[in-house]
Amino acid sequence: MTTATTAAAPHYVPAGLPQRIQHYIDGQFVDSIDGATFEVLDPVSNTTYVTAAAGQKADIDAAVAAATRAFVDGPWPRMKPRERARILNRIADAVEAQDAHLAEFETFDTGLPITQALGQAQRAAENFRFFADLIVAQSDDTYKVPGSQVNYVNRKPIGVAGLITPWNTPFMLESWKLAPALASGCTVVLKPAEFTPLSASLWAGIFEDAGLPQGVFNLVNGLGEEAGDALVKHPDVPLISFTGESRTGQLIFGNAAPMLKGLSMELGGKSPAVVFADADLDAAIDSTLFGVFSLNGERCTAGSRILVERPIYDEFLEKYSARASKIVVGDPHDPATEVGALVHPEHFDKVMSYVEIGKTEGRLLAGGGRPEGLPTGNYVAPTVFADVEPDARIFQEEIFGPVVAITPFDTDDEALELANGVRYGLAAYIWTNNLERAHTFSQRVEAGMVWLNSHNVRDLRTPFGGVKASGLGHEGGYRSIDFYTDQQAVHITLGHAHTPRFGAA
Ligand SMILES: NC(=O)c1ccc[n+]([C@@H]2O[C@H](COP(=O)([O-])OP(=O)(O)OC[C@H]3O[C@@H](n4cnc5c(N)ncnc54)[C@H](O)[C@@H]3O)[C@@H](O)[C@H]2O)c1
Ligand SMILES: O=C/C=C/C=C(\O)C(=O)O
Repeated sequence: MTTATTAAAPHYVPAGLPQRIQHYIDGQFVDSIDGATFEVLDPVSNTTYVTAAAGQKADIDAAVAAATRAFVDGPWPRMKPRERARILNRIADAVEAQDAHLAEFETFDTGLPITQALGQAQRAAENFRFFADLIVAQSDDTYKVPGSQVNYVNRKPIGVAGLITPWNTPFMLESWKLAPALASGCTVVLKPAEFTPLSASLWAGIFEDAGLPQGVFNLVNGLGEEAGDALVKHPDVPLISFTGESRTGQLIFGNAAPMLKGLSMELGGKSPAVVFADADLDAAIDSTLFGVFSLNGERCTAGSRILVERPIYDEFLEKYSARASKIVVGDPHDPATEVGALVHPEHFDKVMSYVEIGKTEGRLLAGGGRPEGLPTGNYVAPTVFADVEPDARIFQEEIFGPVVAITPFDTDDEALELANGVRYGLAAYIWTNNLERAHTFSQRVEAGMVWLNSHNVRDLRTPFGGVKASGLGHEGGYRSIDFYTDQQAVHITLGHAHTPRFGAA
């Protein structure tokens, strides 16, 4: 195998790792009430580096009780937006000030390359700053019927928000829920992913220092089927924001249904990148490589299927696979690394099983296994399969690793049929210099988000979310605030009400 790798370095362990990871409930770090724990591995040595408290129903009950008290009695929901914004900006400052430390912890826990983890930490700060600005600028609807009525919207935080997050870029995705929930005046219980609890353990200190009142933020670690399940089923948690697999989303949807909870679901993807023959080929290659191999391919919006128009298919394959073979795989802490270690041996096994399936379904052009020369760790060489048929499992199923399926097409209609021919609908990337084609295709493609001649960059005011099995509802900008608040309509009649006078005859 010809994959480029970094020199095998001694296993790097960051300074200041906690002795154990606890919950944070009502302003205190605590263990599980029954003492339950689980072991956390680092993805390079695959050995246990810390023991974490495994939250059970009783721990969730305690966290929800604290969050409820902070909501009912506390100042947080009643503060002026500008006062809340001041605290959110202090949180952003603190995240920025320790971005290198955060990235180091995140890289150690997730296996993400350090340069990319640093970008994600900075984006977490940005999320807090963005929602601080948004609530200060927020204006709500007012309707005037001249001489008769004024109606206005009274926006109210809903209550205790349950936030359940995945392991792929944990700190950033936690911030993507924490920032708008807190900005809205909700109090929260966060249940981070069990593979990666390390960076979440830093939130409590950041929030305390920024002056967030006690009980507003609560953290319960633990397994999805235990802590996550108890949070979803808790009667005093009226809304759940979930990011994770579509299958888990379905389960949570069912469990939350009897209580008619508010749900926001950011789920899986199998997003197409469609490259037309008239595209800027070099730019398309840069973007489609980044699209599936950044964040180790563990990215919800990964462009994991590339559809290429026939006249440029061979040239695309040649250039793409040559570049993919040169991607540097190795020690996540090495700044030269482009693809690090996958999060966990279970996930590594899953991705490797798809690599083996791919060998029977497509033509292997790059990668195809674990690169040589790296002692331990969940490394997978960037893997490229060509000539993949639309009924192949590697075309249809989310792999969530550095594996891409490439398929040729002849017409716009065929490209559209291929793009839409999966159960997911998160993102689509379109490469063409034909304006009409770009917009027509965007209208018809089944995706919550479309990028035209661009990789995955966006303004935080835009809606973020998927269609079909990729999600329910949208977060991002004021849509996040809408999710965490009720919009109560207040109707005022000016002058005499002139109510029909029942019983007056
Ligand atoms: N659309 C998006 O914005 C987005 C972003 C990132 C990741 N993802 C998706 O997340 C997935 C990878 O993350 P993952 O493997 O951590 O997902 P997952 O569904 O296994 O777990 C996500 C979270 O849900 C919890 N959980 C599991 N079972 C639960 C249950 N029964 N009740 C309540 N909580 C439960 C887990 O403990 C974890 O905290 C991929 O499918 C990826 O596409 C989507
Ligand atoms: O797994 C990836 C989730 C990514 C989220 C964003 O890229 C975003 O909020 O811009």
